[in-house]
Amino acid sequence: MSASHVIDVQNLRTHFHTEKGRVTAVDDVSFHVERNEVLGVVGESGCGKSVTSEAIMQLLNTDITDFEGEIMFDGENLLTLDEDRLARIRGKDISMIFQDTTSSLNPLYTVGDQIIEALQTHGRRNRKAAAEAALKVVSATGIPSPEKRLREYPHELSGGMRQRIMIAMALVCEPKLLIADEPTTALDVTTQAQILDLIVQMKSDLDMGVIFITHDMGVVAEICDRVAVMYLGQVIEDSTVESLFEAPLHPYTKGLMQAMPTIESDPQADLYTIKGKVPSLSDVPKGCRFAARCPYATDKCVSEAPSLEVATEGHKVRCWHWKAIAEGNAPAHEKAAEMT
Ligand SMILES: Nc1ncnc2c1ncn2[C@@H]1O[C@H](COP(=O)(O)OP(=O)(O)OP(=O)(O)O)[C@@H](O)[C@H]1O
Repeated sequence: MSASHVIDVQNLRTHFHTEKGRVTAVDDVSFHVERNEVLGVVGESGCGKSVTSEAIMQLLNTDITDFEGEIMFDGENLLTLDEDRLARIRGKDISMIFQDTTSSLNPLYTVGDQIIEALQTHGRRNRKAAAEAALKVVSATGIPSPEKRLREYPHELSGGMRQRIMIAMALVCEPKLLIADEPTTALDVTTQAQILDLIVQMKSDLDMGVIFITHDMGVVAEICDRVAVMYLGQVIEDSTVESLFEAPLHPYTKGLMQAMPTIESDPQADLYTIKGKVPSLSDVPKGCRFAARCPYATDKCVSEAPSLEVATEGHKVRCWHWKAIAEGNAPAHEKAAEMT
């Protein structure tokens, strides 16, 4: 693990034991996050974004889940730590924010009391010092009248303010890693832009790594440095944002990009959608997992699973035909025309 890596996930597999047998929701996922870097994790619903973050936080029920691989954080493999050690890391060294603030904010306590409690749980600060730190972090979120907000209850705040308070709570212990799971999905565009700016600002102020989970390529373009695109439990493309937006290599990523509305889009026109459905986890195809929906798929794609290979420096892709597609020599296919 390089010294600049905040976290290194290596060959992570997450298996759930269900009534229908064992399902592998995350299958051989590797990535790392550096300090002062936002890694976007994107993909359709069910591709394993949240299970990956829950595995990092060790929030999954271990009676029905088992893991393979390593999640190295601060020299320790999070998959092997006991609950006491994990409880000390969660909320202090690794924090998480969600779309829904209700799971993070208790309606019965004032905002100030909750932030002070988060600090006191993880440190030995006395109440006065904790109150000062709470005011400092809430002020840093740019919320108007921070002293007043600290005396208020969550229901007295707007959705955007609650989101800022949740971020303040997540950051008050100055974590090394923040996991943000679709934190802006429910917000209007102006508030969304402010919250994204706040996360980027805090990332550099705290020299923190951020894993930003989203299905929105627009958000990726705005705040991420690198991006891991997931499909059915696997990373299928991993790249810097510049390289990904300049030349996406995987047909699935190309489809996600085409599904993004742009300023030039005709508002009356239907947006592009990727045809077909994601296969079920209980019936994972033996070849490429995207083959059934891919406009370029050949027999090889159906029978043999590609691995994640380095295409160019800093850009990896899991596709047999990425090169031919990039050079315009992809297998001629009726469906391919739909993606050009
Ligand atoms: N406890 C569980 N038992 C069995 N399967 C599970 C369990 N938790 C999650 N899964 C499955 O794991 C897969 C990945 O789920 P996950 O929540 O990570 O997807 P996601 O990419 O975060 O989707 P979304 O964008 O909708 O949140 C899904 O197929 C889901 O049904």
